[in-house]
Amino acid sequence: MGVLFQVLVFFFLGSFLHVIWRVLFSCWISPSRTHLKLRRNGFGGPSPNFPLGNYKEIKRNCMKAAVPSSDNNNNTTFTSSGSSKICNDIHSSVFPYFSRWQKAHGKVFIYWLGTEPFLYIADPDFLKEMSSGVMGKSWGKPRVFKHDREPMFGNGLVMAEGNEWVHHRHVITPAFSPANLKAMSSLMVESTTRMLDKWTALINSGNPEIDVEREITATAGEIIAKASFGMSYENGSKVFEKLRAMQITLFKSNRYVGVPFSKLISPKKTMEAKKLGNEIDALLFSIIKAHKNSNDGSSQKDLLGLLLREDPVNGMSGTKMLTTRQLVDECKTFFFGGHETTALALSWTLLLLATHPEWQNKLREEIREVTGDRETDFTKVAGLKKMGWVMNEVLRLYPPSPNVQRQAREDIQVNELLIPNGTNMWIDVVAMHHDPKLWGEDVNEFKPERFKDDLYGGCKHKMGFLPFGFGGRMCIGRNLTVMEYKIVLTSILTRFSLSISPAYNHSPAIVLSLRPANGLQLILQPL
Ligand code: HEM
Repeated sequence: MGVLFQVLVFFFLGSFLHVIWRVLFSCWISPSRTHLKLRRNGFGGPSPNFPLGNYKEIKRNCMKAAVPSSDNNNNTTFTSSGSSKICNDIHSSVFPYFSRWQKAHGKVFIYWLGTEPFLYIADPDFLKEMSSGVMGKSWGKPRVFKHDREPMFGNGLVMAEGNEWVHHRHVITPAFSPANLKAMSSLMVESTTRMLDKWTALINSGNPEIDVEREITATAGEIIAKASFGMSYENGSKVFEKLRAMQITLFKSNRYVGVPFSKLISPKKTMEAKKLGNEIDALLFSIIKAHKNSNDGSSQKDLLGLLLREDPVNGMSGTKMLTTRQLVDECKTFFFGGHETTALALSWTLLLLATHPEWQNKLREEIREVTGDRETDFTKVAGLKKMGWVMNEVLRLYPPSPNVQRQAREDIQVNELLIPNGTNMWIDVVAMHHDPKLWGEDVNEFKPERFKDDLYGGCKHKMGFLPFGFGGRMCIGRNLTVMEYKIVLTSILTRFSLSISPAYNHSPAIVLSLRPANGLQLILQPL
C-alpha cells in the first residue's frame, strides 16, 4: 500500500512538474530564445513581455486612437458650398501601433503577438528581395491564423500550402476564366437592379439617406452565394447569416491570437464559433450533395458546379478533383474572400465619389460613351477605363485587405539579415499605399488619374501597390471583382447622384477587412 502510494505521488508530482515545464517552455523559454536569435540576426522592434508579447502596447494604442482628438471628431468637413472632404490619411488611425513603431524602428522590424514573432514589412525593396527566390508553393501561412480562422477558411486556398495549394490552385483557376465570368454577369445585373429598386422605393418614401455599405454587402453576399453555389439569396441566406455571425463572433471579441491558452479566456466565443462552423459545414455538405445529384446542367455555371465537373478544361480527366471536404472549405473561402472585399471596394468608392462629384460626372460620361443606353454586360465593362483608374485609386487609399501574410518555410537571407524558418510575416499594405516616399506628397489625395498611363499609379516601386497581394499567391478572384465592381457601379451611377450624409462618421477600422466602423451613410438623389 505504502509503495503504491509513493508511486502515485511520484507519478502525479512528475506529471505536474512536466506540465509546469511545458507551460514555462512555451510561454517564456522558447519565445525568449527566439527573441534573442532574431536580435542577433539584426532585427529590431518593440520589446515584448512574454507571454503577451506586444499586446499591451497594441491595445493601449488602439484605445488612444479611438479617443476623438477634436470637437469635429468625424473627420468629415462640410464646406460652404455644401461639398464635403474626408481625411484619407488613415494609417495612424487604423494601425496606430505600427505607425508608432515605424517611427522608432523603421519599415522592417519584429513585433510579437503573444509568443509568436511577426516580421513587419512596409518596405517594398525588402519585400522584393525577400520574395524573389520563393515560389508560391513554398510560402506558408501563419499557423496561429490558420488555427484561429479555421472555422472560416478551413484548409481552403487562402490557407493551403505546398503541393496541396498547387493542386487546389490548378483546379480552381479555370473556374475564374473569362468565359465562366461572362456567364455570371447577368446574375450581377439582376441582384444589383433589385437593390437599386429598393433604394428608389426608399427615396420615394422620403428616406434618401442610405447606409450603402450595409446594402452593398448584402447584395455582394447574394452575388457570391449565386456565383459560388448557384443559390438564390433566399435559399442562400441561411449560409450567409451563419457565415456573417461566425465572422462577428471571431473578430468583434477581445482577442489574443498567439497567446498560449488564449482560447480559454473566452471559451464561450470559441465554442460558439466552433458550433457555427459545424453548422455551416453541414449546410454546405448538403448543398454540394444537391449539386452532385442535379442533372439539369444549370448548376455547372456557378463556381461549385464548375469544380464538380469531372472532365474540366485543364485535362484532369475522370477523377474527382477535390473531395467534398475540400469543396466545403473552398465554398467558405469564396464567400469570405469574395463578398466583403468587393463590397468594401464599392462602398469606399461611393464615399470618395460623393466627395468628388466631378468624378461622378466623368464616370457617367464614360458609361454613356461605352455602353450607350444599353444594359451593362461583361464585354462592355472592359471598356470602362476611367472606372478602372478609380477602382485602383480606391484600392490604394482604402485597401479592403489591409495586409498580406506569409510564414517562412525555410531560412531566407535578405542582404545581411537572416529570416529564420517559421517566422511569420505581416506586410502592411495600408502603410505602403500611404507612403509619401513611394507616391509623392499628394499621397493622401484622391487622384484616379495617377493610374491613367501606369498600372502602378506612378508608385516608385512595383511592390508598393499590393491590393491583391503578390507573386503566385495573388488573389484568384480579382477578375471577378473587377467585373462585379464595374457592373454594380455603372448601375448605381446611371440611376443616382451621391453626396455624404451629415450622419456619416469617417472612421475606417480593421475588422479583418478595412471597413467603415459606423456604416457609410450617403444621400442619394435619383437622376
Ligand atoms: C476587392 C476585392 C478583393 C480583394 C481586395 C482581395 C484581396 C486578396 C488578397 C490581398 C489576397 C492575398 C494574396 C497574397 O497572399 O498574396 C487574396 C487571396 C485570395 N482571394 Fe481575394 N480579394 C478580392 C476578391 C476576391 C474574390 C471575389 C474572390 C473569390 C470569389 C477571392 C478569393 C481569393 C482566394 C481564394 C485567395 C487565395 C489565393 C491563394 O492563396 O492562392 N478574392 N485576395
